[in-house]
Amino acid sequence: MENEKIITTESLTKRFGDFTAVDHISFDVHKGEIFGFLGANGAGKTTAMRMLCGLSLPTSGKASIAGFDVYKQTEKIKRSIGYMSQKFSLYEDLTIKENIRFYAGIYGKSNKFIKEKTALLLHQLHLESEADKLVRALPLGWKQKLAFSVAVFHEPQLVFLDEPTGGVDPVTRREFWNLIYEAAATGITIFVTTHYMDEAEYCNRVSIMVDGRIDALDSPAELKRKYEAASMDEVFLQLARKAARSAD
Ligand SMILES: Nc1ncnc2c1ncn2[C@@H]1O[C@H](COP(=O)(O)OP(=O)(O)OP(=O)(O)O)[C@@H](O)[C@H]1O
Repeated sequence: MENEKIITTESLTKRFGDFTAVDHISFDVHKGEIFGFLGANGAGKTTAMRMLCGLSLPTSGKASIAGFDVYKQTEKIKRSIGYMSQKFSLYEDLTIKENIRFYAGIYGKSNKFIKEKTALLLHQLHLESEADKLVRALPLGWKQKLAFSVAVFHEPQLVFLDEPTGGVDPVTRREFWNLIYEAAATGITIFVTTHYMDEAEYCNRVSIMVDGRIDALDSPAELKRKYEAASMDEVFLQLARKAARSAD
């Protein structure tokens, strides 16, 4: 169902002392959508995402992820999602195959499932001959692709990607996005933060956070029309210019 909601938030807020990092955000994400979550440094993206993943309790407001409540059902949320952070969580001292097995094991997948899916994944990533090499030997772009594949290995309904493509060239980023499209085509919802505006163009819808609030949310085409901008870069700059929070 195109309009089935997998994330809903209502006035979701997180304060640290008297500082409001996330300020009453309300939005929905639909099942199967590629949803871009943008904002300048310090806008509150990571804080918001940590609440949605069940890693941090909100101060106030409501949110439901895959039908589960972010206050009371955090363990169920964690089992329904995949997560890839900026410092992707692969073990450098384990081989590629060992990393896959380790993460799949956490989600309680059967040996048969793990074996068959590992073979498929290694084939898709063209990593068959590298399977027994340590992850540390892989170039950054390959680590990112592997980390993404591991994050969706257990076939979650939804995957959160926090700046998944930092530090690699545009061609490698484009290859990474092919993996995102493939996952989305199987019905997995993608929630992605990025600082790259070409990537914002690849999303179905994009929200832009400014100083803890969501200032804009629409498809890239509609945002460009509304802000009379030629690119998402221009839309972003128009909004980010208003930010009172400094980058660091
Ligand atoms: N545990 C914390 N205690 C106090 N302040 C915090 C804490 N975590 C985040 N903040 C503050 O909340 C604000 C939002 O931070 P957050 O990391 O969510 O932003 P972001 O949009 O993800 O930025 P970036 O793109 O740099 O990762 C920042 O001003 C940050 O300093």
